[in-house]
Amino acid sequence: MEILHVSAECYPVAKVGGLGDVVGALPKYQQSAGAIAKVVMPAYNTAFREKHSYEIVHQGGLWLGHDWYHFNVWKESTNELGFDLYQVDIPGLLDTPGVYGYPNDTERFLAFQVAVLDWLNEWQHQPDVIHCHDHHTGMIPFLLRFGYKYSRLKHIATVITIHNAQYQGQFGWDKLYLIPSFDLWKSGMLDWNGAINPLAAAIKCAWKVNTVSPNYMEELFRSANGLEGLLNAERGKATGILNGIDDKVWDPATDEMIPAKYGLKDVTKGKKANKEQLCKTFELDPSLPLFVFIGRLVGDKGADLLPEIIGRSLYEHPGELNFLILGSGDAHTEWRLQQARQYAGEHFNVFIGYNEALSHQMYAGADFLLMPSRVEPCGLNQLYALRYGTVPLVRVTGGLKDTVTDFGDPGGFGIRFLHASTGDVCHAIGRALELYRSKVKFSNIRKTIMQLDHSWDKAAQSYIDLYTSLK
Ligand SMILES: Nc1ncnc2c1ncn2[C@@H]1O[C@H](COP(=O)(O)OP(=O)(O)O[C@H]2O[C@H](CO)[C@@H](O)[C@H](O)[C@H]2O)[C@@H](O)[C@H]1O
Repeated sequence: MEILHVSAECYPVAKVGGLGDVVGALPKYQQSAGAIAKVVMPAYNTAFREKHSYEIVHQGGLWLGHDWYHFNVWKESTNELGFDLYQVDIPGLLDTPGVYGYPNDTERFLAFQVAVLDWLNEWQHQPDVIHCHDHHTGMIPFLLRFGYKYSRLKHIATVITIHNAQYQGQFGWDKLYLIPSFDLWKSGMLDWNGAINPLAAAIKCAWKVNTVSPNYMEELFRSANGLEGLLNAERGKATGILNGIDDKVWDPATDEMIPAKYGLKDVTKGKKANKEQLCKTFELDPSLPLFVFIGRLVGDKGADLLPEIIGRSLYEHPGELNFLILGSGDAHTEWRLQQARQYAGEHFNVFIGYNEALSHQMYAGADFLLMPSRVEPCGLNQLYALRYGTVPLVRVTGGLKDTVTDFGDPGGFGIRFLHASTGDVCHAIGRALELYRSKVKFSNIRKTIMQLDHSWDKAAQSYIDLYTSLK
């Protein structure tokens, strides 16, 4: 069986968040499970592109409304990722330093999808399944079914994975002319609430729809940023498959990005050494428990609560704990966190920006990871934290509910709270401090969580079973 993943991100080529991690890992594990998995993504102007060599496997051109674009499809030559990587190069559209956030994102990702389909249309070879990820690739299931040009690809099964239903990629009907011609009687398949909605179109047209945890799928039937009615209508083809982690990249025993490698036997010593280094860099006291947050500073992640959580916790437990935050996003939250340095300087530091190596060092050096998410389809941070022996404090939502139990319950290992509110998070922090003081219990929990198996093996097989059900 051959699967072609189509995605806007793929680690280590280009990563903004969890989507990149998933698309960088899942194909590798699918290959190990006996399938052939490939990835096609845009050719952004990233460091990866500079450092790798490519061969051109296809050249073409496409109309985007009235504009003509030349494009190339490159194949990475070394196969270093463990699967075939194809990148679509569209000069003037996709050769940006970043992945998202450009005023013409609609045009950029439409052109990407059209280029992928044009290339497949001319390729002798065809995959059995096209696996689309998020709304940036949501037009593909629609165009395969109703685009006039692509009738020869109609038989290829399509799957859409929803990594986050908050983002749907809607644009106005005034941009209809950008879409390659299709059976106009089927326009309704593109529409949701009066706009062209790529995620809704994918949910309607893909052969199967899945999201990244079973609990998030259940939540989406009740609340999906306006798509709940549609998801209920398509319930029969919808399922939840819990993400895994790449346990080769995320392994404290071999991680080249952390100062002190460690395993189960020397976890206490290893984490202490990593914490000391981290605290030295960020001028924090290494003798205190360290709480960290890593992620996009947006409302969905509860990042707006962080300044208040820090202020209140330091007031309630003076001199007892430290916080370190890594992230970027909402400008107001970034500013408030930087301001918080003035009153909490000794016990708090923040790194505004994206830093892959620092994130590894934080998972390794921290005692606790905070995830006060309002929405969390799966969440990978808590899985990385578990692997590095860092106890996660999570709101019981989405995939966090599926992956973290509470140490107060029999066999439990994390800390759960109900609401994305300062009060609930601070109460959870109080419980974490108590746990930290019970040295034996804390050490046992660390060992338990490091041994939990969240590798992709199981999920890779679940996806293969899903594809097989389509035949
Ligand atoms: N400033 C920074 N510097 C360095 N690294 C940073 C960083 N900010 C974030 N990261 C990293 O980005 C990843 C974030 O992954 P998540 O799955 O938690 O969230 P995201 O919301 O992006 O993904 C969406 O898709 C994934 C994948 O399906 C779902 O798990 C998730 O719930 C859903 O919201 C982690 O690897 C994290 O370490």
